[in-house]
Amino acid sequence: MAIIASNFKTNHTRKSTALFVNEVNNYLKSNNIKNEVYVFPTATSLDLFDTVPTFSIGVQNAYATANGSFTGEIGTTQLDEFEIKTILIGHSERRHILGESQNKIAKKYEFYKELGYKIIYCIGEPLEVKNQGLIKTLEYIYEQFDGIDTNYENLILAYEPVWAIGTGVTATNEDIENIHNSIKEKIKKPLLYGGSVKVENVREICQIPNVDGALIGTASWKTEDFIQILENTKDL
Ligand SMILES: O=C[C@H](O)COP(=O)(O)O
Repeated sequence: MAIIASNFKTNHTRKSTALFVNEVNNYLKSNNIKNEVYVFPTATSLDLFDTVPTFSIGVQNAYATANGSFTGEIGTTQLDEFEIKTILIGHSERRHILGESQNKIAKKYEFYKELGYKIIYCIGEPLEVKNQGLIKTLEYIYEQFDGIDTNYENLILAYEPVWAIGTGVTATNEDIENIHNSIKEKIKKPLLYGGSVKVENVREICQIPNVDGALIGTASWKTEDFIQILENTKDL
């Protein structure tokens, strides 16, 4: 069974998110799809969504707090309102564009772990590291586990090479297999691949050994494409 996750990033409105959720829900229910499905809308589009949940809605980010004076952030008081119990942590855009340090990421991880959240924890190397070869790449990736309890029961990992994210350049099957094999040897947790996964290649990628599913940005934002992705992976 493939794990398929859609990260909306800074896309969709409240209204279009509700339509997306509704259509995906209808598709999953009427086709009896067993995939484990996650959708990460923007924080402004969170809702209880008046549908029987056949999949999980999570947040792309939240602060390690229940509430308080943290301008621009949300905490568990806001997440509880929408019964959110799933969070993405360590995404490369938060690391590299928004400047989240490993230390801050580890603190956030610990906070949400203590609360029992399902955590999709992202790791991945930039191009200059990839160009230094597999050993250096793995060293870089393992540093992203500093302060992270990889034995946590509600942990899903996502390997997302930074150079493949939003670029249209998917990692080769060989690259994916090498990295996934190495990570899996050390950490026995579900491991997704992310980085320019498309409708056309999602099935092939999910069939690579030690790939348990995909974390998808761009190719998942149109409802019909996301449904096609689910359709293409439903029997894996
Ligand atoms: O969270 C998703 C990843 O960053 C992949 O994004 P992408 O599918 O647009 O390359």
